[in-house]
Amino acid sequence: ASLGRTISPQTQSVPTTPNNQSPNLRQYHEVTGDIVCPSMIQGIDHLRDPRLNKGLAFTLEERQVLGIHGLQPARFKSQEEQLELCKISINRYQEDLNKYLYLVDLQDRNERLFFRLVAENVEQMMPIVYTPTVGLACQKFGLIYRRPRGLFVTVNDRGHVFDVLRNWPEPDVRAIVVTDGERILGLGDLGACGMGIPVGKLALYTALAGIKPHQCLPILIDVGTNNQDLLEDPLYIGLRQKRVVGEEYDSFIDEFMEAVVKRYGQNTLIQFEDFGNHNAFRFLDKYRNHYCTFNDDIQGTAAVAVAGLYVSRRVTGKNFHDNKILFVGAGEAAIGIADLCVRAMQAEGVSLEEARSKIWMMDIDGLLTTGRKEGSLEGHKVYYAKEYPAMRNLQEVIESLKPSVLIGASAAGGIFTPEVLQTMASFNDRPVIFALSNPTSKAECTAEQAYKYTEGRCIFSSGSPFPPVEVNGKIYKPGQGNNAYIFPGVALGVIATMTHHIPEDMFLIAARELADSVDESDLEQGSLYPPLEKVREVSLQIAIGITRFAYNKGLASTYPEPVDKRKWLEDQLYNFNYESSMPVTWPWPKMPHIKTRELVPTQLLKDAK
Ligand SMILES: NC(=O)C1=CN([C@@H]2O[C@H](COP(=O)(O)OP(=O)(O)OC[C@H]3O[C@@H](n4cnc5c(N)ncnc54)[C@H](OP(=O)(O)O)[C@@H]3O)[C@@H](O)[C@H]2O)C=CC1
Ligand SMILES: CC(=O)C(=O)O
Ligand SMILES: [Mg+2]
Repeated sequence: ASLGRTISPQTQSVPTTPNNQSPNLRQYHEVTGDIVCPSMIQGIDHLRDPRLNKGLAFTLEERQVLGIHGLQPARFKSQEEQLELCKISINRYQEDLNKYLYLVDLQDRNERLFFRLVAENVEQMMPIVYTPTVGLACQKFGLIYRRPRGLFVTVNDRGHVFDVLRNWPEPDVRAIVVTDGERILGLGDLGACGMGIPVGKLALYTALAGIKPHQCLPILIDVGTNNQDLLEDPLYIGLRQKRVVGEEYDSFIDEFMEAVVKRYGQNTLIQFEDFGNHNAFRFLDKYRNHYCTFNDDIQGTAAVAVAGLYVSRRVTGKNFHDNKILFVGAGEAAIGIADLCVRAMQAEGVSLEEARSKIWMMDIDGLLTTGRKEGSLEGHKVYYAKEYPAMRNLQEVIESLKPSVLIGASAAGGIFTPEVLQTMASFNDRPVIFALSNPTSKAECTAEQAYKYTEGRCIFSSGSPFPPVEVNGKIYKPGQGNNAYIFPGVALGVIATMTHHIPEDMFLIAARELADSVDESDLEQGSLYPPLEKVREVSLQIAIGITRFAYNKGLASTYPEPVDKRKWLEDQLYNFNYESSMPVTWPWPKMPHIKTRELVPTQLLKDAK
């Protein structure tokens, strides 16, 4: 009976329902009442389970014991050979959406291979599983939807959200990324088609921070959509109704939060993603001290942008508070960044008022000024409104204010015109220009435009990736100012320490860790961020910083405090490499009620090799 109990937590949660077991194993289960070792899921079911499937990498012995000999061709492959094949396969597709579908299929077929492919080829794979292609996948979700990944909780489940969560087969979920699909990247309300975002974000939890896939749960809260095109689209897969709002919506989200805690515990991390602006800030304020939660668009984005600004100081020589920062956009991302910039300036010894005075903002109606009509400065916008003449035009604002830093988080694609960029370069030696909006079509400018119209002098980053650019014979490799540098590492630290709450300071710590990871060679190439190939190390470094903070502040609830925090975290990471599929004890202990399959004559097997 020790067989089942010696399995690792990693695989423990694989379904062991009688249907998944051969008759012999079912018998064994009935007799002993023990959990059946997942490697004992035999025959074709073993190949069909993406957690267990290794394709042609099963050894001869494994094929025999599992009863899959003959179900596959004779060839044996290493995981490395399989990775090469994956790369060849993906490169054969011309269209990004087809590459996305190939990766979805791979994840459904062979989980470890999928995650190793993404983890070891972040620069090539991240633009497919994440922005920009994930945006396209969400837009086409009704067309490409094949099999479920993640949980859809609809407003019709009111009163039964816990029961829906109980249908999720994994008992050990530690992290949820949830959206209601109202503001998917800069693409607006995509309703239930927004599911691609939690799925993509959680793929990065595993690929970039080694969080185990079975501990991750993507959730789409379907309260309808106000997107008329989707409501009329016969392919739409969500509730065909206008969004539920007000008290009904709020109490439904309350029920969801309570159900998560009831099902998975108080320290289940809940990452809010791509909610509409009017809900994002409210929920963050409402839940941040009562749940283990953060809003990635507000706080994760803030940390990545502030890290970029820390690094830019190494080029401009300016303190944080020596800058005049102009935001185009005054929403989740912009306000989140502004608030964290204020903290960073305060850390330099500047007062709150002075710090806020350095930050200027524009929304869709122009510059935020105190003279605006009542009610138009909702939320944190009011802190950044200035006594200044009203202005609507970006070019006019830049000429008047002469900012040293220009940050776009508006989803207004192309708003940084050549004239805007040239003007920034006319009074700054090294203008700092961030075009953070996603996906690529919504970027305020391209990397090529930024470098070209500032004669290569700008310090640039963008939310979605751009290829290297050549200006006057010099190659610039722009960094990607995306919260993907932040949320996986923060999540790893929070999950490992089982922290109950996530204080704002954790994002400042994450920003500093990220900034510290940038080398001079990155900067020389024009990048404010480390290359994506280093992002796994960065995530680990951020997690170490979060862990240290959690223990210092008494927030951690895993004891004893680990002395060597790096090793402690590393020991918990997902293993991308295949593990043995042989039973824990081999040869089998003498158990009369279990019959192993008859072994195929060795000669046949040798021939196969
Ligand atoms: N790089 C990254 O890691 C991240 C990037 N983003 C991107 O940032 C963008 C905005 O996201 P988010 O802040 O959450 O969205 P919000 O809807 O919260 O905010 C958008 C803001 O842009 C303003 N705006 C819209 N059009 C214009 C315009 N033409 N001129 C000036 N301001 C304008 C809006 O004005 P008003 O307030 O008047 O409506 C609003 O303040 C998206 O494209 C998103 O993908 C978001 C998170 C992370
Ligand atoms: C990156 C991200 O979170 C966004 O664009 O919404
Ligand atoms: Mg987002």
